[in-house]
Amino acid sequence: ETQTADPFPVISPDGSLYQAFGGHEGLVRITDDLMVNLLADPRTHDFFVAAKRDQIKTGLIQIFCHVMGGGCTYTGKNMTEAHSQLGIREEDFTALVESLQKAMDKNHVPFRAQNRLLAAMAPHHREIVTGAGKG
Ligand code: HEM
Repeated sequence: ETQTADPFPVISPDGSLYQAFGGHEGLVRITDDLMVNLLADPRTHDFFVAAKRDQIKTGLIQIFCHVMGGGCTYTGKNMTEAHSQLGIREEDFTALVESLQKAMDKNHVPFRAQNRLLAAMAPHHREIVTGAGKG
């Protein structure tokens, strides 16, 4: 059977990172808070106000759960398909990371665990940032 590279490799096969995030319930709270933050932030509001936010949250929960060893499968679009038409700039990406950090802080995710998730997302930067000033 042919197998292609997993775009989101599992970084915590024993699920310890998933536990540090509070499992499924923790991820639901974090992605809910993330979306509230993204709408409240004038830098990201316009991207998300008209988007299918429940679909994005479901996808984020699947991706985060998968990389953290929670045993989920991501069923959404790949990152290029999802973002290439949006003109996302470097500073938009930074703003989203800040909203995610606020949501993780609020939900008491340990700093080291936060950074492990952020590091797992970083390689996708190049598929997501296509707007002016991209690195
Ligand atoms: C590593 C960072 C990111 C991840 C993991 C991520 C993940 C996702 C996922 C899973 C979806 C849903 C795909 C689907 O519908 O199947 C999505 C859509 C979307 N994302 Fe992201 N995203 C990231 C960064 C960003 C950034 C920085 C922005 C803008 C500031 C952004 C804006 C959007 C928007 C507006 C949509 C909806 C597009 C549409 O409805 O056509 N994303 N993203």
